[in-house]
Amino acid sequence: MARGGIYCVMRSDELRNADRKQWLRMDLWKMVVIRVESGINCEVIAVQNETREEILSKIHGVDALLWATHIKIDKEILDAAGSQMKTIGSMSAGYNHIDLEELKKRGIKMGNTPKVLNAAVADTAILLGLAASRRLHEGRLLIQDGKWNPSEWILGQDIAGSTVGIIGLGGIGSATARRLQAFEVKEIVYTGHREKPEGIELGARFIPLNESDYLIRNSDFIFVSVPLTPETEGMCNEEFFSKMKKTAVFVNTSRGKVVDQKALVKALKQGQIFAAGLDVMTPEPLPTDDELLTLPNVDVNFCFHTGEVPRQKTREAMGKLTVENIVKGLKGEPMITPVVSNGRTNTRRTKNRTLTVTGRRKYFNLPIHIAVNSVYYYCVIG
Ligand SMILES: O=CC(=O)O
Repeated sequence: MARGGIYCVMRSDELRNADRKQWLRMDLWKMVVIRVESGINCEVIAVQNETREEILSKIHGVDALLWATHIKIDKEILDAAGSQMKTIGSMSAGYNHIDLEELKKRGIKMGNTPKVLNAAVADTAILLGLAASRRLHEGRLLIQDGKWNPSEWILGQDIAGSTVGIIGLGGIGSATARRLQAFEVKEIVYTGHREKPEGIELGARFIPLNESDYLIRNSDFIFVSVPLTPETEGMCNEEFFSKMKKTAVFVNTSRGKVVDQKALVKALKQGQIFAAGLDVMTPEPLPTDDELLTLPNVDVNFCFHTGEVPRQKTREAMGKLTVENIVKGLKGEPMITPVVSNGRTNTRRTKNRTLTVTGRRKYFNLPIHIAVNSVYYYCVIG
């Protein structure tokens, strides 16, 4: 049975006492409060830990879920929620952690948050690309070790005049390309299933997938911005890295599993490629003794798969869009950015996306986790 009424577990004194790490949570909280104030009969429950067990124990009877964690939404979660739960808002652009087939079977609508995070993730891609190309991390390590020796310091790779390859010219890929233009690159090439109008606007040259070797072999920088699908999983493997230029920089802001990480480590260790900048890794959180962290030529995003998170406005926009999707879903209206509508996958938006994604992904503790429960919201505060 669906629950009802207004019920807020998170109290205002918790908000006042929130430390710096909680500012993101507070934004979401404000958003939820706005919703409550604007007359939606809303129950809010804060869950203190982001664990599957805790979520499982608390979602029974909800009417909707606002999912701001990469914990997998699968049969078990859906069963725990119950058959009345027909609406999910995922606060993410990617949805490889959601079993879409299972949603379709159960007639559950699901929306995500594309576009609003493009700029923030593209900024992260550029940040990582530049940091890796200029050996930022390595330089810091040398200074720390007292090895200040500018004359022997081999500078990194130039981005000006370079050929940049983008794998996946979607929203994030295009935003990355737009930023790259300001760096006076020589050429941007991209690959994917089809030529994109955005590519033409950006003056980027399309390389069909079956000729993508050209992109791999000729790019000075490779930016990966594809969704994780069975097709892209492990796509950047030993063969891929062996084709790259020894001077090339590899940047991944998509999903860790798109890369065969062992192959990447090998390529970095053996100097098959120059450096890598990573926003995403496998697993997440990356174990502190992972070999990746021992390599001087790897720049790992200081915010751990949070390309979009450090931007407060972005996070807020993602939250708002998620809530709008949910509210619309609950009212029986079309979601603003649907992935699965009325139990069917929205084909317009998902044309180039693989619909069935399996495999549990364990992610870091996102600061905000909210499940929305029909006219009540269920907050999972990590
Ligand atoms: O990784 C983040 C997202 O998919 O939004």
